[in-house]
Amino acid sequence: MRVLVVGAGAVGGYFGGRMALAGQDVTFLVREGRAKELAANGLVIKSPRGEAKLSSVKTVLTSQIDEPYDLVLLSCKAYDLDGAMDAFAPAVGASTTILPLLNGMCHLDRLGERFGRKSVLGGVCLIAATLDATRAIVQMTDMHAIVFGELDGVHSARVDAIAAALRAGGFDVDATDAIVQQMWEKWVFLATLAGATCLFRASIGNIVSVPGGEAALRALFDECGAVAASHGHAMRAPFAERSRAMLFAPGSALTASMLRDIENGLRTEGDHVLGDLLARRLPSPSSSSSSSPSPSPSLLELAYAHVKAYEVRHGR
Ligand SMILES: NC(=O)C1=CN([C@@H]2O[C@H](COP(=O)(O)OP(=O)(O)OC[C@H]3O[C@@H](n4cnc5c(N)ncnc54)[C@H](OP(=O)(O)O)[C@@H]3O)[C@@H](O)[C@H]2O)C=CC1
Ligand SMILES: CC(C)(CO)C(=O)C(=O)O
Repeated sequence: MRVLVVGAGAVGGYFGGRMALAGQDVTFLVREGRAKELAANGLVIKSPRGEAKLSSVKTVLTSQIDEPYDLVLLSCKAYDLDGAMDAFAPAVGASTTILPLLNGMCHLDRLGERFGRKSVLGGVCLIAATLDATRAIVQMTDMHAIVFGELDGVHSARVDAIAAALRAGGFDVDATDAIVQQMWEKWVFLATLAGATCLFRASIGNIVSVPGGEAALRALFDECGAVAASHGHAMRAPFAERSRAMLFAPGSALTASMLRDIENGLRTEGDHVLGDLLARRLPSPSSSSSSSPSPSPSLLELAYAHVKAYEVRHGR
């Protein structure tokens, strides 16, 4: 299977790198800067599961794509989606499958509009990874999994073939018939984690240690969960239990990558992770009444406004 990994950042570099190390036919679609870095230093993965270096990685620039690939593994940030779609469009043929690993949900519609809904699978990745100062990929915990499947939940031959190619990489792979539900669940978890750790500028452990901290986390989790439930994707009990255990854990150093982006002065995925969830909130019956006083902003509204104000201040 010819695989084009779009972006050799934390997610694409990790999963694509593991597959390439295992001998899979993997090419990274990169921009000039990353192409030069990879040519000079190779692709380096620093991980609790062992360090790895690929001295020679296959890379391609968009102008060099000359035929379709079987699988496009999409791992750009949400704010780069339009540019990334333009860049990998020449790699999409009649039988190409696109598997996005972005957080959030609205990229599915945008990919479907551009390439046809049938070309697009749903996917989430479970990993905590980043790039360090040397542009090596650093995996911060030993969790490394991809969960994916057909958007209509049907079990297909292409899912089996892709699962086999992914599994060769040695990370956990779950081919599921409920990927849309799983994407919503991860979204609720992440929006809570990102909204709260950004608002408080603190880890989960810090937040639950202060008066009102845990109550705020619980209220935000409930608010995000209510949006998912109103779209028919109420969080299932086992995921809700695991999420609560992580979100309310005393002493936990967990933060969202969005907080790390803010602390590093970078652009965030606030629109995609917080804004889009807010936009999907159904209006409450009382909100149409002009006589009622304007209500206080909800925690999700506050979290989103806060991230947007940061972006305005930093010109992001
Ligand atoms: N990091 C994590 O632990 C997790 C991340 N995610 C999600 O995965 C997605 C990717 O995140 P992450 O890997 O951390 O992000 P990174 O910023 O580390 O990587 C994104 C990569 O995409 C590349 N890219 C963007 N546009 C293009 C383009 N037009 N052509 C080629 N390459 C392009 C960037 O290239 P360049 O170097 O040129 O800028 C960059 O290397 C996000 O949606 C994130 O929320 C999900 C779970 C965990
Ligand atoms: C869920 C989590 C924490 C995994 O790294 C994440 O995706 C993020 O912080 O962006």
